[in-house]
Amino acid sequence: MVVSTSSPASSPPIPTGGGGARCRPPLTLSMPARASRRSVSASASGMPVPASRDPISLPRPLTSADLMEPTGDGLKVAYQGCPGAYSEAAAKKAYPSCQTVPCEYFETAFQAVEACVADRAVLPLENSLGGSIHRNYDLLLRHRLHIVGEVRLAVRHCLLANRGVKIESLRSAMSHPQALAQCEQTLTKLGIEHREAVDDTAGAAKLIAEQKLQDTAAVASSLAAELYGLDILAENIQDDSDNVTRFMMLAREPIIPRTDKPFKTSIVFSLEEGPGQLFKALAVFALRKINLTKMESRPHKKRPLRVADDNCSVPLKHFDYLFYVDLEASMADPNAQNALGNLKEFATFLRVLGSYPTDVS
Ligand SMILES: O=C(O)C(=O)C[C@]1(C(=O)O)C=C[C@@H](O)C=C1
Repeated sequence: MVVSTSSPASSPPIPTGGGGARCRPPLTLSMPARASRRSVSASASGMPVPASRDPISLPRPLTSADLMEPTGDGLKVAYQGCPGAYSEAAAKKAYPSCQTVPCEYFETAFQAVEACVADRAVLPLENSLGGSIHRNYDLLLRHRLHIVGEVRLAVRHCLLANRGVKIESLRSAMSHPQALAQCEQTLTKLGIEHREAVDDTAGAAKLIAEQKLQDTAAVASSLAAELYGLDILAENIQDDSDNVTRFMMLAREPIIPRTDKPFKTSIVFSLEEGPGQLFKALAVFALRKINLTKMESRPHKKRPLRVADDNCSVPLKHFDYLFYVDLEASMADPNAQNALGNLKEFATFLRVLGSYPTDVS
């Protein structure tokens, strides 16, 4: 179901990312469970023909529970990494009874949802120590999925090595760059000098086990140690005990925003060059008492640079930036809609990436 997150009738709806990446529903002759109360028969064309529509067989009206983000029964959820990655743990926290789908790269997870190979993707956006995962901000714009939820995961890194390896014999630590950054001080204190960045933490554990490395340890989860048969030489090695990564849950269609629980709305916009433009943009929220919880600026890949000529007859050389902002507001709130309608009047580009429940856990 596509929901317009349009501002008041006075202006056209604000694009929500191209209406979502639709996919041809998989061909099937078995009707969805809810419709199975109607006995159907296949017509000559093979398409199901509804039986007589007696009251019992009519589909029951949708309830708000039907429109809630599902808990995950039978849901396929794509994540980047190998089994045992923190992204997998985040997917399980978001959709407890889902089937996780490991993907080689972040972009593969986006493509899996767009191609209907998976129903959702769960990808890291930022970490409390390492900051934003810029790759995923850029991918949000390049793809047309919608943020339908967020999940915050406490990340507890362990130092993993092959059976019998001692910390003293370690020369190198291998993991995802974010994980290495989160444990930099501890690794240095342990005398581990070298760092080897790989695509994910569990992938590092898997590689060390397969190659039976004796001088390299993985920074990964305790589950990865169990999955790949490694010893845990140290636990909670992150430099700050309060190490949280925020993941986003992505879907082909947006959810229906509500106001009966805390919601966030994530947007991305760009502005004309000039003094006060960003101040004006932030003012549309400040004047309506809408709190911003995050702001990230990224180079506008399509217009990365405007170059001035020697006599400076045009604006000086500078980069065009995209601004990603998280609002503490639901798109069901007219106040938030008015703010975005106001921003749309002078932003050169504006897209709502999603309006979704805040993870208050
Ligand atoms: O490599 C993993 O296990 C991941 O889930 C990736 C990732 C990340 O990209 O930040 C996720 C959580 C942690 O911050 C460390 C790594």
